[in-house]
Amino acid sequence: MSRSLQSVHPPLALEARNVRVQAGDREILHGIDLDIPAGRWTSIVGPNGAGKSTLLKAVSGLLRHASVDADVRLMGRPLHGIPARERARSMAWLGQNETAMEELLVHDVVMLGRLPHQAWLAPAGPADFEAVEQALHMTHAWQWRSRPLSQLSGGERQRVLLARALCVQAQLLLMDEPLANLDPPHQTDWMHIVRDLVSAGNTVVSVLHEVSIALQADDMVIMANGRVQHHGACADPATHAALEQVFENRIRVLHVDGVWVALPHWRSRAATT
Ligand SMILES: Nc1ncnc2c1ncn2[C@@H]1O[C@H](COP(=O)(O)OP(=O)(O)OP(=O)(O)O)[C@@H](O)[C@H]1O
Repeated sequence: MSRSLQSVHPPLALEARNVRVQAGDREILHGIDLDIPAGRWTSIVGPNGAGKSTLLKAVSGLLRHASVDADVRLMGRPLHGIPARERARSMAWLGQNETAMEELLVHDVVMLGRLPHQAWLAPAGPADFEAVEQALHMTHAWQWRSRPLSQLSGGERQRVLLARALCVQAQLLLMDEPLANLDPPHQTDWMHIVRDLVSAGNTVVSVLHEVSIALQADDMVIMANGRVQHHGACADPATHAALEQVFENRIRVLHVDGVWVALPHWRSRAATT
């Protein structure tokens, strides 16, 4: 492919065609096409129940308890043809409400992110310990390394799970509500981490409820009712219009202090009552 064509069509980290998800007799996703460009941060937003988490799980092959019909390619290769360990090294996942690791120590939880790098039953090596330490420092969680996960607060725990995803050192990171329970300084830290990852050539996809933070991404996917309503650059006025519309004009996208933010549009209702 020529250089000019490559710049028009950047390589895709993830391509999904006709993603349909059915749970019982209900179709949750109605044939979604999604192209995620490599080396960029894409945020996925939309109202509760729009299908954001389902889409992220469906394209990563992690969806259980539902039937998935999708043609997904990871870095140009059919997802189902990639061996499980290689897939786990290429694609890191940070999900919601993981409860299976409560009694593990923080260091051991983060070390789980290194499993795809280790030979079967082989002990962790120096590179694994180094990756764990680096990830725990990046999320400011190193001081809890000897505590069980169950003893941490919601935000502390989230930073440990982020460290686990980071220490996979995958090209593609998929994160479902990564800011859950994080206070504003650690939300900012998370954005810095994402920007550093993207600058290093990685791809980040994050489902976010914090619309102002989602607007700091490169691209935004806006979902409603099991469909993608809009996919565009975060700085594009068409994206802002679609965002306001999907949230029933109850938010306004404004340019404040050099960045785009979304604020609740509550005065209009107060004015009519
Ligand atoms: N296993 C399931 N069985 C039946 N319905 C399901 C199942 N999983 C999800 N749903 C439904 O599918 C819809 C999409 O759910 P999903 O969790 O993907 O939404 P979301 O956009 O991530 O929502 P939120 O913003 O509230 O986290 C919801 O209406 C949900 O109730």
